[in-house]
Amino acid sequence: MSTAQSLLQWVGAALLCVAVIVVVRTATFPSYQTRPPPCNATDQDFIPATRARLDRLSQAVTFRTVSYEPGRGTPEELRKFLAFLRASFPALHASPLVTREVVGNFSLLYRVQGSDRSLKPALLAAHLDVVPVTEEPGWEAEPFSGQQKDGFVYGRGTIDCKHNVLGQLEALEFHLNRGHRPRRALYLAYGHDEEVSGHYGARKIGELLEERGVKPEFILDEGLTVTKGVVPGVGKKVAMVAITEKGYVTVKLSVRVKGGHGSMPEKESAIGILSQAVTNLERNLQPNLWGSGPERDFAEHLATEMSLLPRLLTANLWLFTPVVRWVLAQKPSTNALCRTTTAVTRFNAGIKDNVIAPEAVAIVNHRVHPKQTIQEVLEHNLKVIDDPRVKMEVVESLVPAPVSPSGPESAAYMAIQESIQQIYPDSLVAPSVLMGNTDTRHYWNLTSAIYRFSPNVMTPEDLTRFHGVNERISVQDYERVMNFYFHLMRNVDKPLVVRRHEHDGDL
Ligand SMILES: CCCCCCCC/C=C\CCCCCCCC(=O)N[C@@H](Cc1ccccc1)C(=O)O
Ligand SMILES: [Zn+2]
Ligand SMILES: [Zn+2]
Repeated sequence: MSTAQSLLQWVGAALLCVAVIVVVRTATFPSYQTRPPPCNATDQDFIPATRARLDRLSQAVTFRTVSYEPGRGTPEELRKFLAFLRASFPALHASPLVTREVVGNFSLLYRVQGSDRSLKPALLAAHLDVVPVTEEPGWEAEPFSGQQKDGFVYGRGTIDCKHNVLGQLEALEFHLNRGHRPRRALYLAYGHDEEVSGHYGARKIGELLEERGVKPEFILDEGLTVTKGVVPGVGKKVAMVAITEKGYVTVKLSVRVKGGHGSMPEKESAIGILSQAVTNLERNLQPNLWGSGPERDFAEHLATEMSLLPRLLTANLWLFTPVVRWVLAQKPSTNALCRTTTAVTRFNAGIKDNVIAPEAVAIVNHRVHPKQTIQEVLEHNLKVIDDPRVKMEVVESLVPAPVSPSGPESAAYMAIQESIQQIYPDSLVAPSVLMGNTDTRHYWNLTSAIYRFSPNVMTPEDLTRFHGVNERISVQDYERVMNFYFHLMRNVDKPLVVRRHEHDGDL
């Protein structure tokens, strides 16, 4: 046999081995999905989306509690919104078990006393402010009308995140009205400037709780949602519970040149030089790191629920990671899980048609992948810009959040998972990475168990409603939101026990 023939045989044998491993791993990959626990709720334990409850959500939307910049919000609207909340939930506000504090002028901190002091408190968070409405046309209902139409409530805040504020308060009001006396203390923390980093709201709440030595068992804030048709290869609904969030670094790029008359330009303008720098950043993305951080767990939790090809790829990441990286990088929502993203969010230069602009400035907002450092992001930028005329300064930065425990080893995570499955019995639940940031950045010192999840459904078509046009929630989803929080309050109102790690496949 010639050397070429024997080499061919070896290659063939190796390929066969690889194929066998791939098939075996695909067939035997463990299932991480647990069955929903039985829900012993009765009809009386259900919060229906009555006219009054829907109207309260609609009314909440009519308060234009917009945040524009840190320290520049809408104080009058916030004051009115706070008064509205107080008037709308009489049982809660009259209860001797509940204390209410206004923190940082407009943020709210409620504490519901628990009867069992051995149980660490739970903390549910959300925010009172909303992002502004842009000039973009196309709203099917006035954005601050809270209009109810075709089974939806429309307006700013309906999914970000007055639905969580109102849903939590409705659940607590319902609980207290039924004479419930909690065993575990519960905090509700509502910042008033989350949309501009939470420096005056959640930060103050975090400091206050730390000063008081409050150590919650877990914190649940807004975050990812139940998704439908968003995760490649998975037909069922997927509830994405974020166990960490990406960091961020915002950089200012600037170019200075000599100004002058528009009739006698130099070869290159500040605008041209900066445009080239920005183009270089967009053409040379930060490295695709998918699979090296906690986002890998997300895929592995869903592998057994995927259609054949995605399942084969996910069950064999030892071989197919580069393929998965390429596939996920094709869409903005999944690309966000792959790498530190680069968004050029501002570009300013020039003051007059016939004057050479002496300066051009761009702001670039990066969301940092959990496995990259801020220093590495900056080094990459300098390398691809490769032009000493472009100055780069860091405006603001935050390292990726610590990763919270998930799975059966974490009782708090499991209580959230169970509550989700009681409301969405047909859903899969998986730990995920949030691509944006929440007020929880101010709560890192309070507990290591921080989760970010909003209990409404998002389809691919809904993703642009978030901070965009036609923000809305369906009546059915709002009902689920209220009942999710109600179930969670019940599920955590007992000692939380860590369960033995078990996969479905092992049963
Ligand atoms: C596998 C596919 C994954 C796609 C999942 C999509 C599910 C969509 C669900 C929710 C949308 C993302 C929620 C992001 C919440 C972040 C809240 C937010 O916008 N925060 C601001 C805070 C901020 C940060 C820095 C400066 C000012 C404000 C933000 O992150 O920009
Ligand atoms: Zn939000
Ligand atoms: Zn937001």
